[in-house]
Amino acid sequence: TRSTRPQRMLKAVQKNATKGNPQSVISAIDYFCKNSEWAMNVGDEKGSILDSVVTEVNPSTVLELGTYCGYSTVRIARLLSPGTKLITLEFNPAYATVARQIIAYAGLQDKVTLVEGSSADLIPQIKERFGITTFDFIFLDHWKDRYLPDIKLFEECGLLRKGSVLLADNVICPGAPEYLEYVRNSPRYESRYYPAHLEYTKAEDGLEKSVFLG
Ligand SMILES: CCCNc1ncnc2c1ncn2[C@@H]1O[C@H](/C=C/CNC(=O)c2cc(-c3ccc(F)cc3)cc(O)c2O)[C@H](C)[C@H]1O
Ligand SMILES: [Mg+2]
Repeated sequence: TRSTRPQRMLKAVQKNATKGNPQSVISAIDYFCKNSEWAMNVGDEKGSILDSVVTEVNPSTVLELGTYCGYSTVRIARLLSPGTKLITLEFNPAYATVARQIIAYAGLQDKVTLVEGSSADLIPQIKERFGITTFDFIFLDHWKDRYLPDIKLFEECGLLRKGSVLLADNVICPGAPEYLEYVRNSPRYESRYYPAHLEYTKAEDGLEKSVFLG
């Protein structure tokens, strides 16, 4: 049967990137998406903003919602200090399988814990399953209508501390209006919008960075 787009993306990584070199994996995926097939990775422009926020926060505990093919997982994991691991949640097994291979090709498998399942089920289990008290940095890039329920779940589960940084992709395109309204109007968050463009296009999009104030 015909391959899937993520499988073709993995092939492009295996063909064009250098094993153990995260930057070459990132470049191979961006090249594939610009020249062969568009895919919903955060991309190079918004990816650079992601890089700068991760570098600024220098987190010890990291969570990503929506692994997809692992592009942003690789971007984040390559910047983490030695001994730091990130947890990434993906509920589609086919995507998880591709992501594991892309993360491994980049040589970052020891810095990543990919958990298959839904954030709705997994977020309440994180403390006991992974011995995490709170997250320093959370990247939201899963279904856009799930950003708001999941941030509320973080609050309910006590997974945020004063200074926790949440970075959300696609707040303009496809958009996460309820999430934006919440973080921009809640006294418990300090929010800032980073304008950019939808990956690999000229359409407007951007990232919203929200700091939990406790
Ligand atoms: C209910 C379970 C929730 N919990 C969950 N728990 C675990 N994993 C979850 C959960 N919900 C979803 N996932 C996984 O995350 C991934 C989903 C990613 C979703 N991303 C977009 O939809 C998007 C669209 C565009 C776009 C822009 C313009 C266009 F024209 C077309 C497309 C651009 C972008 O940058 C985008 O990130 C993956 C496919 C999916 O299996
Ligand atoms: Mg996205």
